Amino acid sequence: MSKVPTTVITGFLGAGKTTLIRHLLGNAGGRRLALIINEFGDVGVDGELVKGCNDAACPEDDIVELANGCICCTVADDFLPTMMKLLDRPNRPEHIIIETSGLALPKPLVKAFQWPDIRTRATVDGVVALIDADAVAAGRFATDEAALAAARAADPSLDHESPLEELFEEQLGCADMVVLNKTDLIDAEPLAAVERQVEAEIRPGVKIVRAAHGVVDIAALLGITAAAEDDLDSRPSHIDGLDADHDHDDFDSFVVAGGEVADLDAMLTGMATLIARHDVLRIKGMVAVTGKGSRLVVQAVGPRIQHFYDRPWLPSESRRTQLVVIGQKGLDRAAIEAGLAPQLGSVAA
Ligand SMILES: Nc1nc2c(ncn2[C@@H]2O[C@H](COP(=O)(O)OP(=O)(O)OP(=O)(O)O)[C@@H](O)[C@H]2O)c(=O)[nH]1
Repeated sequence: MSKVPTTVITGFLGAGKTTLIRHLLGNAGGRRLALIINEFGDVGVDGELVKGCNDAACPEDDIVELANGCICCTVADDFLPTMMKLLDRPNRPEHIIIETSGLALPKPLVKAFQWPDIRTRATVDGVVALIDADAVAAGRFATDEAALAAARAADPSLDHESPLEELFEEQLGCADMVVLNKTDLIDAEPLAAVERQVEAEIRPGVKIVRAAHGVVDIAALLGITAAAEDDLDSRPSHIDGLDADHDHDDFDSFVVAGGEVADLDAMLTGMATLIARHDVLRIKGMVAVTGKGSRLVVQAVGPRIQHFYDRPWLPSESRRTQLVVIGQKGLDRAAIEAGLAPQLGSVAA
């Protein structure tokens, strides 16, 4: 039996992974795909956004959500049983796509493909790293040397660079292809500088593709044939030699929940203030807006907030608001909850 090719899509919070996958589903060209979607936060938002996108290419049964933690930490408990189930199906998918959480390290996941039960039946066709060109240009992933020096003065045992820079290097170092996304948001010169920054982190020969809204040629994306699991030694990682032991203590996540929002503008304005004040990295979720029959999707990546109505609320669903908030360790949860609370009504009994 041939091995099922699997593509691992990695990239920091909000880089555009789900957007790219939606494009992929819309242009699957008759391929039958399965998706494994991993999220750091407790509430799965991405799965909701891709369900119903193209049921011929990927019916809902073939979309598996692994929320509440990074897939790299739960390989044995979550990922392997999920893969086995997909591979055991009488009608195996033709290609499996894995969207890792924005904080996940791709290498431990690729390593899982060396497990005997998986190795004979699936292969990593490629690791695709998405880069938010706008965020890189804004210096999101550069270490603030002054802040690092101050932190080291306070704690001499501190030996690593900023957690964001470390993830940037980790995800790029494992990539077989890089998608430089959000090119619509920056000019040619800073974009070229971002590309040079990316080139410094990737292995020789890895291709960089520029994109807006995840629009990438599907044939190139799903036909890399890298067999990455056979080539792990060439992929540098900060956790090499540490027996794959790592955690995500540098980041915090929580869910703010409530009922209907009567004044959407006030909520969005309040959210923008909170994001700036508390350096929130990511907010995403669904909002029930008073008087609207459809649910509102809210997506904030750093200071940029987008929102759109995606589909009507189903009769079986309760009209409520749930927002996942992610930031670096020490995020002031109480202040953020208190800041959003006045805009969120209580959940109907
Ligand atoms: N302007 C612009 N916005 C984009 C582009 N790609 C994605 N976005 C927006 O960026 C936000 C985050 O996109 P997602 O696809 O959810 O990002 P993600 O990497 O899946 O996010 P996480 O799963 O939370 O890590 C959404 O509001 C998208 O519409 C792009 O190329 N240009």
